[in-house]
Amino acid sequence: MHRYKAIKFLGDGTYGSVWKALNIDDNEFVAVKKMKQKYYTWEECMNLREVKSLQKLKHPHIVRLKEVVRENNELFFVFECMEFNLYQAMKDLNGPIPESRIRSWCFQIFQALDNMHSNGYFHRDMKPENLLVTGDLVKVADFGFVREVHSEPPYTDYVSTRWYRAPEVLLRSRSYGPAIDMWAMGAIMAELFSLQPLFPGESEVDEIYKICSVIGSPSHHIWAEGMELAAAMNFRFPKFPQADLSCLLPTASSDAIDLILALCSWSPERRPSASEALQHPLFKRQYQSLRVLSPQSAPHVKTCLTQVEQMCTWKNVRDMNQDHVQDSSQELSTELSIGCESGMKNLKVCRGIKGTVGAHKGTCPAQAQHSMNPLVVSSLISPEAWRRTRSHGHL
Ligand SMILES: Nc1ncnc2c1ncn2[C@@H]1O[C@H](COP(=O)(O)OP(=O)(O)OP(=O)(O)O)[C@@H](O)[C@H]1O
Repeated sequence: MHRYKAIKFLGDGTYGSVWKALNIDDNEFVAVKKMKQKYYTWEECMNLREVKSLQKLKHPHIVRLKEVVRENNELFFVFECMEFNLYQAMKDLNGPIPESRIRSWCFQIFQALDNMHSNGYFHRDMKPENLLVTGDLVKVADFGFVREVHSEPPYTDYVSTRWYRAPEVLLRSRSYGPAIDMWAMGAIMAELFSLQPLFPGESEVDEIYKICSVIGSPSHHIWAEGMELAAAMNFRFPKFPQADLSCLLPTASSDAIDLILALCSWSPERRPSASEALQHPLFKRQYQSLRVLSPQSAPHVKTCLTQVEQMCTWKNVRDMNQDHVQDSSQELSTELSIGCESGMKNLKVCRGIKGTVGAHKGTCPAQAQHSMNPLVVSSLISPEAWRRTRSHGHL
């Protein structure tokens, strides 16, 4: 670790303390997390979930693990350094955060979650402190609680910070999944609008009380499994009607409120997945703004490629009306080619729609890399697509 010079203390967590440091070899700032526990073998370090998941999860909106160092039985994670976390961003504000900023942040976080969940991991500790910001960029951090989607339940460990803890975790479900990250995102989104936690429970029972007072008490009809979990604990839900979220979040648009309510559904089955959330009408403008990007400039090309990769994982691409696929096949395949050249991994879905992808793979002319077709971008994301996914999908 002699290459790193500690500059500033950034934060303390359950497993380690984080310092901003300067790499004196290349003059680059990094964030060094020194783990509290001692590690006596390298194998032990490589087996940590945080290491295993971060080695696999490489995404523009997931904080990058640059190096793992074990020195004198102490373990250090060297991460790219971000400026601050979303909790600090909210704390230092006087007025509300503009919806356009919240939309952009959430859009990026859902992309990270979509990548994480489709790679077989879920985070389990989504909270504003673990969402790091630099300029307009947001990245998900702290993979200390991460778990594999297909790992064997029962999950008996105590996860996530209470205010963002999903009802199934509060009610001791032993087989929860990625939907707990989506619940947390509903609570985080609401907090970004009101600058105060949506469910600030002072204990686990109070947490459920606070949830009931906002989204209304559950019933067998909306969450049979939850009623059984509660009965098994001899727990009775307090009786509350659903509150008017537009009064609690006066600066939020009806689209934002609609998505928050969907994310904060009692039943994990009713919550949209990350890829479904990305199709919500709230984000329509995110795709439209893509059209005006000038991909000639390197950072923007990178953004476009992320978007292309995203488009190819959309479930609703499969549901798209066949005529539309025909009409836009040229543009779609051009965009997919850009993805191919960037080493895109999620081509399976797209290959299913059109044979054109294979044909274009690697043969895309250089100038095509700069064409993001507005028609395809805007028509793929539409309120109709969202409604269709919701009605044919999980609901
Ligand atoms: N890459 C980074 N860049 C800048 N700040 C960071 C970075 N990683 C972590 N931090 C800061 O350090 C704090 C603690 O880090 P982190 O949450 O990873 O530690 P932890 O021990 O895993 O915490 P927890 O108790 O939440 O599990 C974070 O809240 C964040 O503000």
